[in-house]
Amino acid sequence: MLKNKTIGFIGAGSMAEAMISGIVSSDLVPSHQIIASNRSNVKRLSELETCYGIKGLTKDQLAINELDIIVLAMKPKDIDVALESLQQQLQPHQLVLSVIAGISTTYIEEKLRSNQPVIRVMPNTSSMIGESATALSLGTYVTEEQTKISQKLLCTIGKVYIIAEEHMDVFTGVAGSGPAYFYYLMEHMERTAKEAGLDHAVCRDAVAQTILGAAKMMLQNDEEPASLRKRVTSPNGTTAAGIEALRSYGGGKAISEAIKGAAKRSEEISMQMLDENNNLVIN
Ligand SMILES: NC(=O)C1=CN([C@@H]2O[C@H](COP(=O)(O)OP(=O)(O)OC[C@H]3O[C@@H](n4cnc5c(N)ncnc54)[C@H](OP(=O)(O)O)[C@@H]3O)[C@@H](O)[C@H]2O)C=CC1
Ligand SMILES: O=C(O)[C@@H]1CCC=N1
Repeated sequence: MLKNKTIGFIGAGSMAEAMISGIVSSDLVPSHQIIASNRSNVKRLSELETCYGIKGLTKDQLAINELDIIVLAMKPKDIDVALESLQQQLQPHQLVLSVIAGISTTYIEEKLRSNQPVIRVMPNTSSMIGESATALSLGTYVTEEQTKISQKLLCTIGKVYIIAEEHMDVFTGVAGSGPAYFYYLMEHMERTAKEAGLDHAVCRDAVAQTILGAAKMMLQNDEEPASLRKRVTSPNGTTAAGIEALRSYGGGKAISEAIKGAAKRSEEISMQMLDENNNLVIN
């Protein structure tokens, strides 16, 4: 299904690299059929070529007509320039996947103006090791076959969920941005243990292993997180003291506000994108 497909990333930054790493490791798409492109950073392209065995091309060298799947992986502010150039080159059968936060399928469809199949994708950087939680929202012109191809491709970077596009902002807040919250938590866990004298290598490993174990407990059981938490919490024990501190410092509220803040930003990106003349206004 994917063996003969050529996949072109327009944008060769962190997210493109994380996806390329996951896809290449899966062996589902031969690496020479993956192309990463950017505007001008040839050093970056040659790093990606060396590391993943893919092809790196600047946007002016990229032949859009040779691609089956086009992945839009630039910042929201750069999308209009990219779409303007794509609009003149795309063929109706070419599938466009956009990983750009806050940009709707409708926005992209309207800019392309040719019933182009477009899928909005929200992966996260754990794609690098095949552990992303990735959501897809299907645009108006996507066929069943194209949905299957996209699912298959994105399964190489982790788990895939098809969701209604109205839920994409909150999904972005939970899972697209989510790894950063856990890194922030881990930074604090590691620092606190180190300050108390625990060996750095032990801290680093134990913090990551503790989060991994908790995540696996949730994935491998139907048990609710609140119930799993209660099983750790002995009456008047150490965990009760820890949770009480988290509560008194507003830990739960902080987490929920982080998700809401990220989701709101995703919404703002979509709303600020256009002025009354349909021009880009975000910077
Ligand atoms: N980072 C993350 O965790 C996640 C990011 N995303 C989304 O992925 C997108 C990319 O993010 P990220 O990888 O972090 O960003 P980066 O800034 O790391 O990369 C952006 C890339 O886009 C390229 N670019 C910009 N305009 C064009 C153009 N017209 N044609 C070709 N290439 C172009 C840049 O090239 P050059 O260097 O030459 O300017 C650069 O390679 C964003 O929209 C973000 O919302 C989604 C999920 C998670
Ligand atoms: O911070 C961002 O805007 C991107 C989208 C989701 C994760 N990173």
